[in-house]
Amino acid sequence: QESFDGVLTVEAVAGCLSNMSTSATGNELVYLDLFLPGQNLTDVSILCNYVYLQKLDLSYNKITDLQASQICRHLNDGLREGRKVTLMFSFKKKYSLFYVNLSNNQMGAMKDLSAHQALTKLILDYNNISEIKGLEKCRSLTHLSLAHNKISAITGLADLPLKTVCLGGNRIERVTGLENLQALQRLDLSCNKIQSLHGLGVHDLLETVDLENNQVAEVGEIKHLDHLPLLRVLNLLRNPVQERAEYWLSVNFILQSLTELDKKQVKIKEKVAAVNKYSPPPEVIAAEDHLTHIVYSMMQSQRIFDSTLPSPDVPYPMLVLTGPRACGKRELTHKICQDFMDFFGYGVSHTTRSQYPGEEDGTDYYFVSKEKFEDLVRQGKFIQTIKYSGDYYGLSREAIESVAREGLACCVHMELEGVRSLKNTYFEPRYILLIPMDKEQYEKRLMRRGLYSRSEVNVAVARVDTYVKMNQDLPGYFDTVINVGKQNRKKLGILLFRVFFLGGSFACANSLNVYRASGCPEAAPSLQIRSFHLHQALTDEMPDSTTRNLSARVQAKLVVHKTQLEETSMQKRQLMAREALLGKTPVPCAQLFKR
Ligand SMILES: Nc1ncnc2c1ncn2[C@@H]1O[C@H](COP(=O)(O)OP(=O)(O)OP(=O)(O)O)[C@@H](O)[C@H]1O
Repeated sequence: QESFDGVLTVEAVAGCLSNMSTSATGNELVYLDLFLPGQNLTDVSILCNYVYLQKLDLSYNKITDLQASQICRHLNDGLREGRKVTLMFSFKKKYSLFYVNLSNNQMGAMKDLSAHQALTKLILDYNNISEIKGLEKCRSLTHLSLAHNKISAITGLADLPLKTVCLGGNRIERVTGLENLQALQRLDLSCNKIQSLHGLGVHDLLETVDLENNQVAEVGEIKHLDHLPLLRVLNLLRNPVQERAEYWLSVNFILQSLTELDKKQVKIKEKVAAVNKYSPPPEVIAAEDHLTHIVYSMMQSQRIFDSTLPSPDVPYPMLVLTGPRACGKRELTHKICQDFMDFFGYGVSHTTRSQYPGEEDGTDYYFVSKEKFEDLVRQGKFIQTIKYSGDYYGLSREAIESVAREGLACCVHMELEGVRSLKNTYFEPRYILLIPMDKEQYEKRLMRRGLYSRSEVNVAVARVDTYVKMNQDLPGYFDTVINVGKQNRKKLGILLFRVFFLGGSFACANSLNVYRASGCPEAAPSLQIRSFHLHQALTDEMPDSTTRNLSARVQAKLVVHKTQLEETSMQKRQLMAREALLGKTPVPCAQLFKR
């Protein structure tokens, strides 16, 4: 190749043409390619005559004016990576150039490209351009690359149909000027000075964002991207935010559909870990809670539980009243234990919340400090714990065992999270859901108590729906569902007693007689209760709920494994019970059970 003195000549072109083939019309044999990179070219206007050229490499020249490049009509986009190509073609007065690569030249300013309405791909990397302009009428432009120029603000893109924008290696500080690019899919803003991702959240089709080597420092900035439904690839390498603790997990939590972060594939395990860390599903919280208490309790010296066997075949009887706070379950629990004291004992939970006026330590709760509570957890004292409204609540093993020792069924009240955790244990209580379906009344009741802040009231009211949904989604999860309207309260205790002892597999043989003897009237038919065991089809405005406990029991059997200690405890007590039936004297360890 010879030196062209900046002006491209017919002879020079003739010497560099290659790839002979038929023309687009199929009538002639023509050259399709011309490669002239790095020739110090400044004037390439002669190329207007080469109407059949499809590939033209004019990168690494000294072209200063974008308009000097002409139009290539039948261009094949056959450019391989790393190969710099500039393509031109003249089609009378109306240009139909659709691919231009003028990278690595010396252009300082962009000119008006209105005439290039067919232009789809424009590559102007490594020039001296400081302002994006002249593209307004390029209504076909889908790919624009202006990497490594001197651009400090994104302008002049209006509402072009751009799918790919590369502005890496410029001086951009803020992500503005992209708002109207509705078709944007890939955005490269690497090697700029960007601190905030504000302005990126409006591109519904955005799939890839490269922000390597910028100044993003806060994890919170990632939230600007969390509404992008298609975002899959994000590069934040060499940003200060990478130094933040748990950066990887938190970004993966905020952007859960990412498949690649910082040029590394995101693993399924990492996604699960991120969700479990920042927003664990209730089942995970319950499983962790259960695991914690099992592990801590195993670290303590072991003893046989009174609750493991009142009789050889059936589980220890427990009644759990659940529902949103202040729905009346606590009063009802107390009432049941008072009215039927020969059958039920109150399982007193521990709490870290402060004592309300009128509450008694050891009767309503064991009121303890947070430190004491944590200490008890470490001592393996609890069956289950929850954090609710900033305070901890926990039902201790001893709370149940002390009732079991008296030969009574344990009656407790708790929030849904407590139920979830308890379901992981070997206990098989009856779960009664008390639900205030009249939210207005319920809200008034909460307000009347004067104990709760506005936000606590809102949380409590919102939880009514959580309970209703749970009951609908998992039929049988609660054994009985009761709408705690005002009119029901007085009789609920009686009714629950009936449900519990009539329907329970652990029912006393004479419980019905005991109940009748106590003079309790029949439950009013208006009481809104559903119980599989009672087979009562009473009217109820509750959403349909099945109270069949069967599937829940079968499921519970499948998932809950008794610990070795629980198994041993049960076996020993079974043995003792059988021996007692045969009239044998109890073995010494029977002294452990205070009857
Ligand atoms: N061990 C426990 N596990 C789970 N939840 C519990 C436990 N003990 C108590 N709770 C529940 O925590 C919630 C808050 O209890 P707290 O006594 O502070 O509230 P309250 O406003 O007096 O409501 P309530 O009248 O329902 O008891 C209640 O719904 C209560 O049933």
